[in-house]
Amino acid sequence: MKVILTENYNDMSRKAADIIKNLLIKKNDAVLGLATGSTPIGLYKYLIEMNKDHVIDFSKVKTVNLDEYIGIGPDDSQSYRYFMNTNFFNHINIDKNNTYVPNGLAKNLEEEGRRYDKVIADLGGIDLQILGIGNNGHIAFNEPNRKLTAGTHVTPLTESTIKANSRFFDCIDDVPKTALTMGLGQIMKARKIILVASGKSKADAISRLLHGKITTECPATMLQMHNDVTVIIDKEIAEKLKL
Ligand SMILES: O=P(O)(O)OC[C@H]1O[C@](O)(CO)[C@@H](O)[C@@H]1O
Repeated sequence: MKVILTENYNDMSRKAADIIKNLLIKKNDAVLGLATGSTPIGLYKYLIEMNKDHVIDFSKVKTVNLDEYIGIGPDDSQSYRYFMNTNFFNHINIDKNNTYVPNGLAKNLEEEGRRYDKVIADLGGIDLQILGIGNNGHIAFNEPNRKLTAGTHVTPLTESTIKANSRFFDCIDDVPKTALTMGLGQIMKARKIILVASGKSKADAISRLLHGKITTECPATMLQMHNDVTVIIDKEIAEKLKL
């Protein structure tokens, strides 16, 4: 696993954006796997700037998102589709028909998971997957568990994730309790993975990701088995881990 130490959140975001830029310059029709959460917002800002400056072009790019809450629709400001539109897609020259997010309102959610996996396969797989990480080591919404699921599936959220995500809602009771998420099998098939993390609260999860035993109880540790993962962290994490 390659680790890039950065000065701060902006530097982390810039370095991640540069890796994506270099891929898009080589392959302008790449399939990007995208993540929500607060961490990737900075890197999306850099990509928006690069697009405005005509350094990168999204007209042929396709994107697939990792996850979506169940029970809230695309126009709900708490949905991940809404997040992606407002933080990224509305500001770049991408065709929204080429952007995919699981449908959290699907009548048959298991079928939606299978449909989503087929969408990814039909696109030819993911060239580059961006990941954040949860404080408990979750990746997308693959929560610590005795078992993990490979494909896109329905998952209950842990108390710790509900609590962490409640900062985006009026109150904790409004946070959805379930989500549709790509599974670790699907994520591991991405040809390249960039994981971004900033702030002391992520240090333990990053320590386990880099040095811990591989266990479903810390889904991020699965990434140790992937041959092209770049972990980009800020100084706060590096100092806490004495890197
Ligand atoms: O970047 P944040 O907001 O700390 O979120 C971390 C993780 O939590 C999630 O948002 C899900 O809870 C993931 O998608 C993300 O990787």
